[in-house]
This record gives sequence, C-alpha cells and structure tokens, in this order.
Amino acid sequence: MAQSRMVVNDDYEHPDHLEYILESVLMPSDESLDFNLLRNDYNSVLLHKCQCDKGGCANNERCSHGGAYEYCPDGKELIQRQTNKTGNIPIVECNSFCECRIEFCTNRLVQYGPRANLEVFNSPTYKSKGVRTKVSIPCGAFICEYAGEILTISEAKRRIVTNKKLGSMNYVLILNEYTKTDDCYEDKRQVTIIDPSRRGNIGRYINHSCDPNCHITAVRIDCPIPKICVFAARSILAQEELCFHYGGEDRYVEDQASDSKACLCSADSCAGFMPNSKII
Ligand SMILES: C[S@@+](CC[C@H](N)C(=O)[O-])C[C@H]1O[C@@H](n2cnc3c(N)ncnc32)[C@H](O)[C@@H]1O
Repeated sequence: MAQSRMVVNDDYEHPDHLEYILESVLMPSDESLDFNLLRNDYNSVLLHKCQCDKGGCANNERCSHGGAYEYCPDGKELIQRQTNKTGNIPIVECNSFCECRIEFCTNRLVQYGPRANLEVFNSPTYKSKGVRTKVSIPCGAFICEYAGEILTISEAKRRIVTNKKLGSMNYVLILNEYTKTDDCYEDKRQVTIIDPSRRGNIGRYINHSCDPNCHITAVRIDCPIPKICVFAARSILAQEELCFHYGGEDRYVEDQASDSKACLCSADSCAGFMPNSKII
C-alpha cells in the first residue's frame, strides 16, 4: 500500500509492475553533496502559516498563501484561479501550521489527491499508454501530481543518457521556475526534476502535446520542493486524452530545445519533435 506524508485519496490501479506512490519521493542516496542538499530541502518544512478566519483563504490580500483557487461557475469544485491561465504562477497551499479552519479553507486542493474518473488506456495517437477522462472536466480543475523520484541534476543527466542509449521511454520531467516581471522571464529560481520511471503515480502516463489541454504548475504545500501538478488548461470533454507541454515554462523563455524524437501529437501547431527542457 502506497504511503504519503499527507491524507491523499488515490486508489488508482497501477497497470505496470512499478511501485505506485501517492506523491513524489526522494531518489535513493548516492552519497553526493548534491543529494545531501536535496535531502535537506526534502526534509525541511515551510513554516510560514496563515492566520485566517472563516473564508479568509479565498482572498490573497487577507491570506498569506491564499487566492490560488476559486469555485468554478457551477460552484461544484475548486479550480485554479483564472488569472493563472497559463499555470505560470506558483501556488502555495495552506498546511498543518496554518490557523485557518480546514473545513472552511479554499486554499487546499492538490493535498487531497488526484481527481476521480481518470483512466490509463492504449492511446492510438501516441501508440503507447496515455491518460483519458471518463467525464468532462472544467477549465482550471486539478488533474493529478506528476509524481516520481525527485532527482539531483547529476542523476537526471545520467538517467537521460541511459534512456537514450537503451532507446527507452524518457519519463524525466524538468521544471525550471523563473522570476517574472511584466511578462518578462528573468533569473531562474529553482529547478525540480522528477522521474516516475521506477516509482510513480497515474501522472506518469500523461503524454506531451504541442497544443495541450492541460498545463503544469508548481505547487508547494509543506515542503520547499514543489509538486509538479497538472491542471486543465481548458474545458475537457469526456473520453478526451489528457496532455501537457513537456517544455513547461521553458517554451516561453528561450528557443525551445528539441529532442531527436519525433512528436506524435498531430496538433496543427506541432513542432515536429518532442521538447526537451534544459537542465541549466
Ligand atoms: C511520461 S511518458 C508518457 C506515457 C507513455 N506513453 C507510456 O506508455 O508510458 C513519456 C514518453 O511517452 C512517449 N510520448 C509522450 N508524448 C509523446 C509525443 N508527443 N510524441 C511521441 N512520443 C510521446 C515518449 O516515448 C516519452 O518518452
């Protein structure tokens, strides 16, 4: 049974014989200095807490973390606030240190686990496994974490080279976060590298598209290392395959680095090749 540091509702079956995890976990130790730094981050907690009363966390002027989510027009579920349409604004959810009352707090979503009614299927578009939804999904809704092993930069480089040599599928996802002012990306602030090839959740089956219906956003709950989270970038119909752009924010920052692997997304705007985020 998969274990989590939080109360996560995730009872998806794992179709492969891999270890199913409920949230990202630290890679095995390689005794390096980089690993020790990563472990320190992984084991540390964000102490900053909010002191909200009922409803306060809906408002980013009142709540020190709040305002990331709002109710969708039918009021049925919390979605990513529509000012964050590209998913580029990182989210900090309320956590166990916060003084808000959990039953009133509207700044907790990812911590409850992936949405229901997703399924892994054999995708005819990608000629491999993919994830689709059995029911429609509103724009901004949380899909799931892209959970896997959190890697050091040197271990990620090593695994990417090995995958290429073996011709294996590459599951390593690199999220570069940037400081941003007036629509201009500036210094890189943090790199997070996740590999669900050995240990992962349902997110590991989501394919890349050059015109995706989902995007990724960095979400922190109680750890300074963000979770890479998949949200709906538009309304999605039942039976649609879910895809996001593997280049993340990098595609806006510089000429997108591309892989030698042909992209099968079949979008009109397809770049022809799979994107390849740089490990800077
Ligand atoms: C995170 S996995 C996605 C799930 C994968 N299809 C599977 O069966 O497990 C990433 C791998 O899926 C394949 N893939 C994903 N998106 C693709 C695309 N747009 N074009 C070609 N292959 C893609 C590539 O082999 C890539 O290394």
